[in-house]
Amino acid sequence: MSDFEEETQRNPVPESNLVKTEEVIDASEEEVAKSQALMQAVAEGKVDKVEELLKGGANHSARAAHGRTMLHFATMIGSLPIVKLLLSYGHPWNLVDDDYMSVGDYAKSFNQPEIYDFLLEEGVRTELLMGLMQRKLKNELLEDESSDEEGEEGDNKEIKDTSADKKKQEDVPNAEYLAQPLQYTDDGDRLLDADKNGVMMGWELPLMIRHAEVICPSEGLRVLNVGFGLGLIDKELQKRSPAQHTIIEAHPDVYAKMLRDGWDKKPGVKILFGRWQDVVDQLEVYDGIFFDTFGEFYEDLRSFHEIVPNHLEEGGIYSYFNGLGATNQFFHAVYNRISELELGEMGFSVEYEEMDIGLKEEEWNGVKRAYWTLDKYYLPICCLDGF
Ligand SMILES: C[S@@+](CC[C@H](N)C(=O)[O-])C[C@H]1O[C@@H](n2cnc3c(N)ncnc32)[C@H](O)[C@@H]1O
Repeated sequence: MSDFEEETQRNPVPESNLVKTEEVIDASEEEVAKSQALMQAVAEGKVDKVEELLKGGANHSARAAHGRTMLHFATMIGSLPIVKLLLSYGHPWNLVDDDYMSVGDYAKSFNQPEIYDFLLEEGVRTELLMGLMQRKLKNELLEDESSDEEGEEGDNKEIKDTSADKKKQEDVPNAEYLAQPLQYTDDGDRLLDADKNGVMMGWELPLMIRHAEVICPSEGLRVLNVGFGLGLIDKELQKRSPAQHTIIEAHPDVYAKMLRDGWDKKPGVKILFGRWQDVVDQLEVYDGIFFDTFGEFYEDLRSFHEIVPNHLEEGGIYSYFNGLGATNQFFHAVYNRISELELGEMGFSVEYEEMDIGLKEEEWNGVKRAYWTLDKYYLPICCLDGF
């Protein structure tokens, strides 16, 4: 896992993203010379020379000043043929320079729209493929495990149960977060974890107000919210007098706070304490659903998307906190497209409503690391096709 996507981000993107580590080239002098010649040819835009050197096995993983990769250079000089060549020889699409700028960011700032679009499609294609392969592998492992278990039926039940519990624990992406004490600041404006990472911050109120309006446009509806945090969206939902208001929350400290504040006695409220993954069988059908957890990955969000159609009323609206890759504009764009495509395959039509954020740096004072650095928020509005 790279430095960036520890669980400190609200919605970390998968491991393959935000790679910043310098490649260590254990190379001979000749190989280094070839690699330098390649860097030179890329920077000068000499397509034929680049192709010849790549064919000859020149290493494309060297970096120049500011941690720029060859793909950054190809993008800066605006050579789509070289961009394509580097990618076809296995250059990763998602490396960042020392300022965390991706090649997509370079394409934007050097005004190369054609390259930007190409890189975006490449990122989407690669990540979709990787997701597919990871899921296939996971399913194969699960199948192997269950056939092993069938073979051992009855043997050492106690040992088997303990290892199954351990396995379940390992599968929980935010297990460490769920086991640590949390802290609400005195002004009630922040929820921090034990390392002072922001779990939920008051500056998100305008976003939560809009999410509440979107999933609960009128009074008397049935709504589901996954992840209580500061309760910002739940307070907004309550103002809209829902007939039924179910809240799922997994952290014991957050649950305790909910009880202290009397959320279990509010009109229409039903609290399901536990991870959403473990309470799915208690879910009903809702007119509006919102999802916003912490320390889970895109794959977890995707798994939630798979169950939404079973619990969304015809004509109902689903939305989620859209913090995918939210510390880099380009990765965010790639993940917005991926979500849109995958939700589309699951039968949803998706629209992103653009909102200005205008976040000041001071908002992050006292917080270990900002989980949001972008100017715009793209609020997803998802409806089941045909309604
Ligand atoms: C970012 S906060 C939600 C903020 C909320 N939208 C608000 O308006 O204040 C995320 C919440 O999700 C909870 N959470 C994390 N993983 C969860 C899971 N798997 N199931 C349910 N809740 C989870 C966290 O404990 C935390 O309270």
